[in-house]
Amino acid sequence: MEPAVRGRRGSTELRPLLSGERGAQFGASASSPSALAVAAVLPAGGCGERMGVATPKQFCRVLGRPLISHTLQALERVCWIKDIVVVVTGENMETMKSIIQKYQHKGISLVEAGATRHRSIFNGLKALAGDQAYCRLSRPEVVIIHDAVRPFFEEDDLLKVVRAAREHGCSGYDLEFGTECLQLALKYCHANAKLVEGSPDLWKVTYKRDLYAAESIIKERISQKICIVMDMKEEKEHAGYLLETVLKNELNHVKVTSVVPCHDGSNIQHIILEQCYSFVCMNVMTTDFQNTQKLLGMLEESNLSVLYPVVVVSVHFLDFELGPLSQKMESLMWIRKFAVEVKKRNILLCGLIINYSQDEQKLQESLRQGAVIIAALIKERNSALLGQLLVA
Ligand SMILES: Nc1ccn([C@@H]2O[C@H](COP(=O)(O)OP(=O)(O)OP(=O)(O)O)[C@@H](O)[C@H]2O)c(=O)n1
Ligand SMILES: O=P(O)(O)OC[C@@H](O)[C@@H](O)[C@@H](O)CO
Repeated sequence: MEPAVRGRRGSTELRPLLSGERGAQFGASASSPSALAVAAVLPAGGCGERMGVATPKQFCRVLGRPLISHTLQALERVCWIKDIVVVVTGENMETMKSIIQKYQHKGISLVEAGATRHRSIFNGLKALAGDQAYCRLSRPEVVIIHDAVRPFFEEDDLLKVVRAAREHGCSGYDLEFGTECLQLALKYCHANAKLVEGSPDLWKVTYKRDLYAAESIIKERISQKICIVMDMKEEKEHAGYLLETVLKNELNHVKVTSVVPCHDGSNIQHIILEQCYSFVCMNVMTTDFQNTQKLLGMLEESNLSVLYPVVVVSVHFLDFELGPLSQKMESLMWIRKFAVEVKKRNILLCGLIINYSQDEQKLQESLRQGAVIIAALIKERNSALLGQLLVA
């Protein structure tokens, strides 16, 4: 086993393996396994033969980010896991270090993989055994082994496993339906075991189709909230509120909220902190991007788009009967330039023109079309559409 690398909690700095600081205090949250020292080992040293692509599946991109980073993100939410050991091949050690740095994962130790999954896990366990001269990870009481290619799980799944590890003995049923991992532990570790029913979300990425499924699940999860940033010049009952109503009808399972930015933008920052990844920016009877640019500035300052692409739709309400649209296109085309700039920060900017007609029927139809377009842009997060001006 190679000397591992560990990132301190609260810093992205990588340094030789040193003592753990992740989730230092147990028993702090009501749901934590009280007073138990828990660590996790993530085997990530496979080559993903069944996936049939050159990149090992744990490094394949899901919504622009390596799969293993999604798994780490899910694991990091569990504050009572003290140490996380990721097991990777020597060849992929640098790739893994750069993933940790880029996506700001904290408290991760890296250990070199073995030729089989079991050997990789064994290497991870040795790093946690507390008897290696160079290793100062403290010895945990319970170790969770979690495949790096299972990005979907809840804290509750892990809690059940940890509690079972502490409380239960072994049964015939467990042996019958256990995995080979379990059998190995029983054979060599003189430990008792319990099979815990997992949720269907615990599936493993094995084939290429699983990557598409994982991406769809994540897209759906991050599209559950939409924030409409109102045009401050706008009066009540105007376009923004009409669009909000239509969007709510169109996306009845999605939480649509609207906000008029306050002078210091703190209310928008609050929404950003709540991890809303979809914004609709209102611009009534104007082709300038002042409001949209303010929002983009705030998004760029935040770290929101590090983990997921953020969609911003700049909506321009224009009365098509007040002069031809072609005259307004020149200033609207600036969206292309802005979109290219913010793409570097993983923000997908698109434009949408809605016919702000005096004719109630035409207006309603345009609003409905607009809502359908917004819903599709948010759901798909397709970077091919960035900088496009769509007309409802
Ligand atoms: N020598 C190995 C082999 C596998 N694994 C890890 O064990 C997990 C589950 O194994 P599996 O799905 O079989 O992964 P691969 O071995 O990569 O896939 P394949 O069998 O298709 O080659 C994966 O996170 C994989 O990276 C590991 O750490 N070390
Ligand atoms: O090779 P398969 O894809 O069937 O299974 C891999 C499993 O060994 C692995 O995922 C463990 O979680 C099971 O204990």
